[in-house]
Amino acid sequence: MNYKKIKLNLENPLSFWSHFSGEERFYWYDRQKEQLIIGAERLCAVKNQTNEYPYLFHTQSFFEGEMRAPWQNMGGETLAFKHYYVKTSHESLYLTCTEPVTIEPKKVLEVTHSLTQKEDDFEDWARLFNQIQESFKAGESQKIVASREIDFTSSQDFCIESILHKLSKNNPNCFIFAYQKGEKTFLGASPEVLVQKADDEILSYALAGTISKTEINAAERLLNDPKNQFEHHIVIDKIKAQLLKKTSQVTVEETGLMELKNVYHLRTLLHAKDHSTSLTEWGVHLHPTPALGGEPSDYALNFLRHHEHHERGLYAAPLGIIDGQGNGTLVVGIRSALIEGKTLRAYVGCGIVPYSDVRDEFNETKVKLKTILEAL
Ligand SMILES: C=C(O[C@H]1C=CC=C(C(=O)O)[C@@H]1O)C(=O)O
Repeated sequence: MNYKKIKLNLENPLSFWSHFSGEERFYWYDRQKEQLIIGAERLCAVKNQTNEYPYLFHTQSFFEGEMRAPWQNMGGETLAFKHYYVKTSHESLYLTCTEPVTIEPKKVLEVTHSLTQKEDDFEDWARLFNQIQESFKAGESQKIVASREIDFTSSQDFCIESILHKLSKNNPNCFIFAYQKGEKTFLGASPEVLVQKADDEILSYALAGTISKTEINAAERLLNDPKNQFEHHIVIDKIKAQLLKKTSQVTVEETGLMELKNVYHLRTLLHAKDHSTSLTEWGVHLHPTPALGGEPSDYALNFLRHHEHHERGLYAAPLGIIDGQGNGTLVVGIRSALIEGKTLRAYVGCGIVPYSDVRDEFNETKVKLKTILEAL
């Protein structure tokens, strides 16, 4: 496919997003690589990896199979687009395989939404938490990642441009993403790389174990906390085992801290060498790590399907960008929300292990929820 390359400098890159209002589109900002990519107007869904398109935007649902409401027809595809805007530290380009359009510069929008939260869900959380503890007592699992869906309404339609702008500003260590199809937009600021591929270099994050930065000596306490270390090591061990199924060249770095706006996480980087597995195949192979599902994985998935009342959809599932060489990054869609008009459903979860406390874990989800709330 032939894409024209046109130099385009936009002071506010979201002008490109705004131009394609109502169209299927995605937004991807990788601060580490200083790379912003916006794609608009679906060209096609791509089944097999190909170097025909400059970028592909990929989403995979959390569970295999059809998604229930409110997620029907939302994602689970690898997509090529007609128009792309690509901005890095050295270039700013408009790529298109059809007639170029004129992008009108728009001002940065900062809207403060007036919000109502639907209801307090602590009772539901406690019920789920107790069911998880029963599964531990029965010896059926070691860890399950429970999640909440929290509904908000706004007095006016949610302004996606403003939310993306604030997400980028507030979360320098995260990947900012959005995918809009029809009336729905899924967006968020994820700190967690499921898999990154640069030729034969494969990278995955074990990210699990959390403390609020408001706690005294938070960083030190997290590093030395047995409960958090336990839930973190389950994730390292599983990712390592999955990497070793594909390649014998795997290295595990020392565990350190990842600092975000409101929390610290325990993070361990895992590296592998491989050139025979594509990025999307890695996504399927590694998902869900016990940072999002649980251990054993099949038990946790089955448990979550039956006991969590909401559909996870794209929450906590692989999503990201693949370039023309098959390289790219898949993160997991956490610290995220699904927006439709005046309705916003935010998703947050946390790993539950035998020593977890029901209230502490609920509070942890509240701190994680701030990523979305502070962008509204
Ligand atoms: C499942 C989520 O976070 C995961 C990622 C980092 C730390 C986590 C934890 O400490 O529980 C979770 O495993 C979420 O934010 O919804």
